Amino acid sequence: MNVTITPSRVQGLARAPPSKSYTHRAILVAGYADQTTVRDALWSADTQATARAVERFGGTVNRRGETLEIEGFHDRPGVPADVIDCGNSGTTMRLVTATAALADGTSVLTGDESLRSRPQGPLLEAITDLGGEATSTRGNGQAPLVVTGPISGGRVSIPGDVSSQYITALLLAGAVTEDGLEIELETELKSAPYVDITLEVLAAFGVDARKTELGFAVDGGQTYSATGGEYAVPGDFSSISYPLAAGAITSEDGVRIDGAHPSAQGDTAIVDIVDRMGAAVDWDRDAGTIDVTAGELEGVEVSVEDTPDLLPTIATLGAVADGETRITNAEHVRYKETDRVSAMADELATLGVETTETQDSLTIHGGDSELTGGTVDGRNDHRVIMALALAGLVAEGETTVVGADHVDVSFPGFFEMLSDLGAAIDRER
Ligand SMILES: O=C(O)C1=C[C@@H](OP(=O)(O)O)[C@@H](O)[C@H](O)C1
Ligand SMILES: C=C(OP(=O)(O)O)C(=O)O
Repeated sequence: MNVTITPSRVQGLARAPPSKSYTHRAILVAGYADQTTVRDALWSADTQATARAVERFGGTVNRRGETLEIEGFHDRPGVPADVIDCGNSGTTMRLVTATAALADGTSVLTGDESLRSRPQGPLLEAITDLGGEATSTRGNGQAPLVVTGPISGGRVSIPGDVSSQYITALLLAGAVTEDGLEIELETELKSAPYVDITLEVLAAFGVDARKTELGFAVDGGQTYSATGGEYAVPGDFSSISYPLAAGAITSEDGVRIDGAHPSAQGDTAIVDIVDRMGAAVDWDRDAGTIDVTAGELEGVEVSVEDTPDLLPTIATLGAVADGETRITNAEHVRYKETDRVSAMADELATLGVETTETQDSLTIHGGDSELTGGTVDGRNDHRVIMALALAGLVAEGETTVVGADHVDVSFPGFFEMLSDLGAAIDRER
């Protein structure tokens, strides 16, 4: 699907979709538990991949709207009868690799072309160090992966600057090993708030895990069980960044986003970023609403060390803002569905925006007078697609985003939401 956007002013109410990160974790740990009702779950391409994996290990996931009824595989996952297809989802592949290491047999994991190019090596090495067998079929640290368990826990060291998902994966699985896990970080941790999300979900399922001087630890032999057998997923601040940015760049009459309750998500930082750039923003944390109206945006400097998924949104905001927007500590943003630093630099260039790229930063030389419509490639990457669609709201003429279907990875209703807010969008199948 290609989507063509023409300059529009947005206004009205948008609802935050449920959090992808919380939903992945809730589905997988419900697999370790007996019976769980997960409310307000995100049902997107990525979270469905995690649900399929739970079923491959012997659990069942039944959906009624936004409610999932999950029957677990009872602590030990069974050996899958078929390959686990993780689709486009890095979270699924990392979290499920560690689950596979608990099974008494061999699991095979694969994914789409993008996922098969992302780094898995450090997690494979960690599982091997713990006594399992974990290999990449091509010997390049990338999927397809072959994982044989069971591991019983122990001590392991792992880099923290490639993906925090390795740590999350080990913590979730470590709780049901015999001996538990002590994880030592070899380098400083990037994307750290995602491990905080993990600790929050573990606690909600009655599992204790902790930060240590050297990294993280979780005791073995624990049982996952949500209070009252129920767990509710909060709204997704990475997804909220899009209606928030749309309001900040175009809305005279204001956009209200609801479902924006505080949680451990680092991406809540987007509220402050938009505020610092000069939009009028008001976040009522008790009500879970954010109100935003456009202002004269000015460039800012932002580190995305903790918040890699915000880079595409900030890049578009920077393209519209006057002056320079410098996005720093961004190297790990190159290991996502695509290299998002280069993708945003190249695609914004097509819209007439000048950028400067280094290995770990992206500087956008902005000003909305610079933005002219054109045909841009969404790179089969949901966040690049959504960020480029925002640029289309202000670029002169028409902006066509090629391959826009991939929004279904995290935000299946994205274009309906923009259109409901008044954006002029034409979808060609
Ligand atoms: O654990 C998670 O839910 C995620 C962690 C982050 O990845 P990295 O830890 O690989 O940076 C983030 O980019 C991804 O979208 C979701
Ligand atoms: C990088 C992302 O997800 P994942 O790592 O799960 O593919 C994302 O949602 O932006």
